[in-house]
Amino acid sequence: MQWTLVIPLKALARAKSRLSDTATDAVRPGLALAFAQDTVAAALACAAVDDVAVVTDDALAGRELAALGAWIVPDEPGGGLNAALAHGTAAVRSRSPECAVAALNADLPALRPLELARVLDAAAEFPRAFLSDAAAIGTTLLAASPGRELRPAFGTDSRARHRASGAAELLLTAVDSVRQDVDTGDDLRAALALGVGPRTATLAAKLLIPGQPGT
Ligand SMILES: Nc1nc2c(ncn2[C@@H]2O[C@H](COP(=O)(O)OP(=O)(O)OP(=O)(O)O)[C@@H](O)[C@H]2O)c(=O)[nH]1
Ligand SMILES: C=C(OP(=O)(O)O)C(=O)O
Repeated sequence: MQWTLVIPLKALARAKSRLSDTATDAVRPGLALAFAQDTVAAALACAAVDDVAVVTDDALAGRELAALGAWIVPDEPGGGLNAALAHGTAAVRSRSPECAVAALNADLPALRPLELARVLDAAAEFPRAFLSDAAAIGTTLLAASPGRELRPAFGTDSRARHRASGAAELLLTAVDSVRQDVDTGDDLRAALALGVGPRTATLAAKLLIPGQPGT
């Protein structure tokens, strides 16, 4: 099965607020963009992915991610993450009604295309399925097969909500790169240890973040 991914991205100036102890206000927007660029580039390189739609109102991020090959959907509802995902899913299905869709966070800078393909292949066995984040509290990916509604319930404790909604939890090993979202300084160090994409690596090296090879 081939998938269309819907990736939500907050305005960069407001993004990654929980990284404020690790990265200053001046640096955080660029870091959030680097995470999104590495996430989108890895998603587009995944053999199971046909298309990537990014739901964002951020003009700079929109330009940079379109240059990588993503389709930019304006965040017209402006009603937060789940409204953005519902809107993005409706937009991709108005273009391609029978497509399989999966929501993926934009803060997965260590994402590896082969691991993403394993997760999507496993998700194809279920009407709806999800992958919990590295902390085992949230969600990094929620998938809906053709003809199924996504019904996103991201946010604090979303693992429990997605489970309660009837989505199958994907219990796979060796897919750490798909689970390692970056909300805190510790998350960033964990992602750097897994190995991040080139934009995040360059920025992290400049910031001399401990844990980066060579620092
Ligand atoms: N389009 C859109 N994306 C959002 C919105 N809120 C969050 N996101 C995205 O959803 C994913 C998870 O977001 P959060 O963890 O809530 O926010 P964050 O900016 O990553 O981090 P914090 O500010 O620390 O909460 C990230 O890819 C965000 O960019 C929104 O209102 N609109
Ligand atoms: C929005 C979510 O992610 P985060 O951990 O980034 O808040 C979530 O897990 O549903």
